[in-house]
Amino acid sequence: MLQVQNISRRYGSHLAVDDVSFTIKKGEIIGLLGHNGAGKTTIMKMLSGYLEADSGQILLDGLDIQQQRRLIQQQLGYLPEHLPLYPDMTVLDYLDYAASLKALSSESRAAEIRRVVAATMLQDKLEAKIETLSRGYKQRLSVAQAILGKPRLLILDEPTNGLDPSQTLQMRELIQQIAQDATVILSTHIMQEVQALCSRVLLIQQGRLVLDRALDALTPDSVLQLGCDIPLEALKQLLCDMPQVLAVKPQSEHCFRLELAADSDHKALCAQVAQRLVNAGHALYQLHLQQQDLQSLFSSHHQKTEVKDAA
Ligand SMILES: Nc1ncnc2c1ncn2[C@@H]1O[C@H](COP(=O)(O)OP(=O)(O)OP(=O)(O)O)[C@@H](O)[C@H]1O
Repeated sequence: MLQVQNISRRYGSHLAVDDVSFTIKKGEIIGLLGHNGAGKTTIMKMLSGYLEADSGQILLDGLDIQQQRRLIQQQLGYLPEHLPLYPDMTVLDYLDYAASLKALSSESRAAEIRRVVAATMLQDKLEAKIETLSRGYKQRLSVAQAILGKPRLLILDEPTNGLDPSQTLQMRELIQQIAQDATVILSTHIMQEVQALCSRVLLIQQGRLVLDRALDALTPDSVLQLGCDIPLEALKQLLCDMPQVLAVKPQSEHCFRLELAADSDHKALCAQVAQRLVNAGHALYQLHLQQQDLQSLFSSHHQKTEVKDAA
């Protein structure tokens, strides 16, 4: 289990991470999300022991990362956004070197390297120099070093960066397998990745944790696109006693956008709106229910926070 308690970090006068706390259990895959510059990398560097927190505490299975840094680093896998790979080394030499950093015993080392090579499908490139590898293969090698030694904590920054679609699917399966015995933190801008893998998301904004929520608890708001020959004010009047309709906005002539509350029965609401318009004698020529995806959900959360901050 990973326990993060009130960690903060400054770069000079800039507060990059501001009093962040969360707990992750074994077997969980957590999505660490946020816009560019939000503070995700700084958090991941602190979790991996490569950067000290100015304040707060990080515990992995009860061990304090500041006090047991070496020991914890041997039990964690970290895939940074840009892993410095030594161009002159072969794939095999590099993995052997990475295994030595993780203090794998000479007996277990060969078997463990074989395991990660098979898992990342690097068999054909073992003797190739790293400088000759394509971007996708370099990414596979970076992932291979991260999963060496079956880490208890795996921190992955954009793990499918540079991979082709079939490799992306294999990488997702691999992450799921690893998560059976480990805690996994995944930072990505790809929302399909979050939806496919994560059970929970942490959203970081300006260094602060603004959302910590199970994915299935995130019921997105919906939008109803409406085409009808009714003036805006008359439409608002017609729907004014429906509290589940949060806003009515004009899109273009005779085209409106109705924002529906997340906790309402959207299909029933859609039928009710149609019924009212027809009963009032209006011609209804478009009705389209749009479920917001995770991306727009986070954007709307971002906007709501900005509005709150400005108030
Ligand atoms: N070494 C550094 N020195 C000074 N400021 C830094 C340093 N590293 C990061 N920052 C600043 O700290 C803030 C958080 O940066 P961080 O890299 O953690 O964000 P991020 O969420 O990972 O962004 P991205 O998605 O773009 O990778 C940013 O404002 C960034 O400019």
